[in-house]
Amino acid sequence: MSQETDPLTWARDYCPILRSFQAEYGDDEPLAGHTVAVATHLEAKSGILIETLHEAGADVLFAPSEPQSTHGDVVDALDAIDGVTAFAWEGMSDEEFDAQQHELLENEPDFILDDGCELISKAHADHSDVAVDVIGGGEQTTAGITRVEAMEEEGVLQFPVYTVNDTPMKHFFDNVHGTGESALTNIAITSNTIISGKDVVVAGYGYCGRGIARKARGMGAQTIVTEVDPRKALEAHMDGHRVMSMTEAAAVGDLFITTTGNRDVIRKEHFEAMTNGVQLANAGHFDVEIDVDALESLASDTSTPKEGVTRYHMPDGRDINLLADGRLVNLTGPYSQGHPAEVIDTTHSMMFVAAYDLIVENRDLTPGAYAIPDRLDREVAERKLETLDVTIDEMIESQREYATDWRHEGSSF
Ligand SMILES: NC(=O)c1ccc[n+]([C@@H]2O[C@H](COP(=O)([O-])OP(=O)(O)OC[C@H]3O[C@@H](n4cnc5c(N)ncnc54)[C@H](O)[C@@H]3O)[C@@H](O)[C@H]2O)c1
Repeated sequence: MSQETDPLTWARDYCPILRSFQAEYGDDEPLAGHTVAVATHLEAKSGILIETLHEAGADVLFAPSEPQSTHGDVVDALDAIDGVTAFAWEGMSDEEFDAQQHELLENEPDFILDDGCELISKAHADHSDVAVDVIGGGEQTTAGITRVEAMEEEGVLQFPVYTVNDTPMKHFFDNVHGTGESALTNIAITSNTIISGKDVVVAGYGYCGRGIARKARGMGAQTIVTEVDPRKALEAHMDGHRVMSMTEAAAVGDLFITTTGNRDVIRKEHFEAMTNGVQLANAGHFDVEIDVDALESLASDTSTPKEGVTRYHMPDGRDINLLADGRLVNLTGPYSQGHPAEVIDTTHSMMFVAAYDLIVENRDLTPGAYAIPDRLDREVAERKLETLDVTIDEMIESQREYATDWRHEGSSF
């Protein structure tokens, strides 16, 4: 006889860092009396973060950060927990997504963990009475941090926000390895075609693009990188990728993957230059990196040759295939499950320590965007190594002295 399975079981097994926080804080409940809002992609791994905040004593209100990536069984399992409330369901429209984020904010959270800065910006723009009492926040994406910093620059940010994306423990693992592996895996599964041997064009050579390009090459692709930053372009060149403008790449690529955080990276003039049968996927920001409106206006017709693939038929006979409607291919495609659990365990642990630190340890921070303190980044790294049973060296006394003593032997001071 088979037991009924909790939809969080598998993810829980692969999130040992979060489980270590649950074990440590489950009895003392240091977040008791606080209401933490979480906006994120609502699938099983996010459930473990929500569960951990709740185990540590917080009431949790949660909403999606992307309307299309919600898993209904996970939402139902979390919503059934006393003290955890869902503002989400599977298959929400963009309008319902917006309305539910507003409804969540009307329930007056005093901490916000965000993914894309939607909730933090709505709190400021439309719920200033709530924002004024918020203790702090954490933001986990590159694009979201840009928005938080813009709010800080304009002098409107009402509370301190830890910029979780900018920690080594986030961008070296989540962006490079998590996005790298999950984007390619989901493209391969959605299209059921091979990556090896293809001309793969990666737009943007930041953390995500670097991971995708390196892993695509490891799978046997011929990689091409497009960039707007000359240093990143040079880095891609030195790493052995071909670097060219999108105008040139459009004519030679088989598979295009955008990871820039910017809009209209692949647009009308590029679609016009593409060869028959190309595939386009976005692993960067929302659904704006590929100009889908322009693609639609160029096409004489569309069809759906496979679930998750929209085929745009051009009047000149070429077909252009768009995966996952140009939304995040690793999170919103029909087969997508987001990042591997072990990688999200690290990212969500950084979100958890951001909340714990601002609520419990560091209440005097003034409004602003702050890097996560190095001590917290190290703590999560140490816990991760412990779960892997990996030991590392510690500096001995003479090394510590040597590293900090600027009057080295022979110095005349
Ligand atoms: N799919 C996911 O699961 C996932 C995970 C993490 C981050 N992201 C998103 O991916 C995007 C990139 O994140 P990152 O950490 O790599 O950021 P990053 O800032 O490190 O890299 C972005 C790169 O894109 C380049 N760029 C900007 N405009 C460009 C253009 N028009 N053409 C070519 N290159 C351009 C920038 O110069 C930069 O090097 C962000 O929107 C982030 O929110 C997605």
